[in-house]
Amino acid sequence: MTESSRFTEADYYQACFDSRAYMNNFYCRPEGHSEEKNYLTFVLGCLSRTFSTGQYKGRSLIEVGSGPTIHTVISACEHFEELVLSDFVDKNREEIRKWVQNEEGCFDWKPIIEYVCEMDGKSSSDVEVKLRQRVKQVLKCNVLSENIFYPESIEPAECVITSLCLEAACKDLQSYRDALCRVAKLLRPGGALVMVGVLGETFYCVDQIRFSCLKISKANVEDILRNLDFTVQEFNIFLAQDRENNKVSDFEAFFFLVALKSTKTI
Ligand SMILES: C[S@@+](CC[C@H](N)C(=O)[O-])C[C@H]1O[C@@H](n2cnc3c(N)ncnc32)[C@H](O)[C@@H]1O
Repeated sequence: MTESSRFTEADYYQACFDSRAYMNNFYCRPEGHSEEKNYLTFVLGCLSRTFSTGQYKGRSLIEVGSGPTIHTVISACEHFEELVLSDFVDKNREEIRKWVQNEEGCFDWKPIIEYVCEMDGKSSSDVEVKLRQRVKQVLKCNVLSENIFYPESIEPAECVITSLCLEAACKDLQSYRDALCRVAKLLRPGGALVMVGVLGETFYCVDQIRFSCLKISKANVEDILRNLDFTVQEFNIFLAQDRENNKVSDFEAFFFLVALKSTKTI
């Protein structure tokens, strides 16, 4: 069997991804997983700085591959009237729906929301209410399909976010390129792509279950975005610390980028 045929793809996620364990492991506190040493504070800080400029705003924001999480849209939510979240896995979308409807037993995002609101200088209770009101849809998506949201189709948005999804979903660079091209099509000309990803990672674990990751480099991502006619506004890197003691994943670095789609794109 080749390496790529063992890559854990969408059906494996549907069968084996434990949404609760994922949130408990990685999103219980603002520092994130203890073995990933402050990755989450890096990402939340980047999101806060990006959206607090007020530069990125509009009618709608789409997130592709949200998992069961909402942390990426906390700082963004006041700048967009409508948020559309999405994921391939039914249980992930169900967790988001439960949180949006404030159902008993939903995951507690308060520690993360409070941390972000402290940075943003906002009231966490107001932001929580706004966030719940503005998540209008939680759609099934598959970044490996030509139409990501089939059978739904949605209007292009002013902002698209994707976090840690493409390298988890795509077994090789060509499929990553194709998926990023589909994500780019969800943006209006001039819209902003906000991406969180990992560099040099081949796996990560949720409890004892191991998931594959496509090993990519900064140059790979920059090259694909250039070919898609994006202008990278910022590309921030968070290098792995204490990598040899990390049993949860083998990432070399996390990245956070903002890139603008060309206004000339049809
Ligand atoms: C590492 S999690 C990232 C979740 C979340 N965005 C975050 O930042 O924590 C990877 C996500 O990719 C989703 N995924 C895997 N294959 C996919 C596919 N083909 N299309 C859409 N999502 C997929 C999984 O269901 C999972 O929620």
